[in-house]
Amino acid sequence: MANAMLKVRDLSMRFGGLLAVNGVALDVNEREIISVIGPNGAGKTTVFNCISGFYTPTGGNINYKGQEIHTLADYKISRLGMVRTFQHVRLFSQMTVIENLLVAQHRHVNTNLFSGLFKTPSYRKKEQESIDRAVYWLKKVNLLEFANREAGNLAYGQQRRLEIARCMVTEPGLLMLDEPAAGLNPKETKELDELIVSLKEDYNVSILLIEHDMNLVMGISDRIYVINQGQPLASGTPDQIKANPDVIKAYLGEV
Ligand SMILES: Nc1ncnc2c1ncn2[C@@H]1O[C@H](COP(=O)(O)OP(=O)(O)OP(=O)(O)O)[C@@H](O)[C@H]1O
Repeated sequence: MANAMLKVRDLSMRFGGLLAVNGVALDVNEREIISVIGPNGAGKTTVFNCISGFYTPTGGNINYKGQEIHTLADYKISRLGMVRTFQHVRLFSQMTVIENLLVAQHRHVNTNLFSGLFKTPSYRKKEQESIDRAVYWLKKVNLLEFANREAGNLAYGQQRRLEIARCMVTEPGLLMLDEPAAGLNPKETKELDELIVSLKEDYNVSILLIEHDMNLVMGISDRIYVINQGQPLASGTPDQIKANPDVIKAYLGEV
């Protein structure tokens, strides 16, 4: 699609002799939930790492909102409005829940040393806005009552929700979630499902998702890309993917 928000073309990533990603292409449009699925070791996380600037791809092209980003560092990409979570929770576990959300906004809130030292009115206003945003998102992910608890002491499912809140306080355009349902119980997975759909519908965020929970993927995705052994295997709506013989074969080969 010509005006896609994120356009990935002919992406490849080589680790020494291993071509982990080979010729992957994908588009994410405004307000879309896109999933990347594939058997274990297919290259999904590597694709994520390339898109989010964690790795510099060895080939191909990544364009976000009209800007080439495949050579940019991860922090520059997140400033453009593309933020991610990781397969394993990466919070500041010694900080409180709300501190995690305030720190996340720091690099996005435009203040300088002078205004910080002298706590100018504009600095105070921005600080207050950061707190308001943090409280808003804590409410939204049902963690307000834990605001002053150390993040590392939260239950696992709560930590995963805090990670999403930490992304959302930066007001992203595209949120990338790497296996957000891993380790969640069915109730937490359902809450996650509703949260992700709400992020799209109520906050106009596009979501790029890697997930093994097929119920979740099939239930919330607008479109799905399937990768197998680093290469694109299929793409389409959930119904098209469910009925695709190549996809069924790739998954059957896994079990
Ligand atoms: N930093 C790295 N150095 C060398 N090889 C790597 C590196 N990262 C990933 N790989 C290899 O690339 C291949 C793809 O791995 P990747 O983690 O992207 O797959 P995945 O689809 O995300 O798997 P899973 O579903 O199990 O998380 C694997 O063979 C993996 O061992």
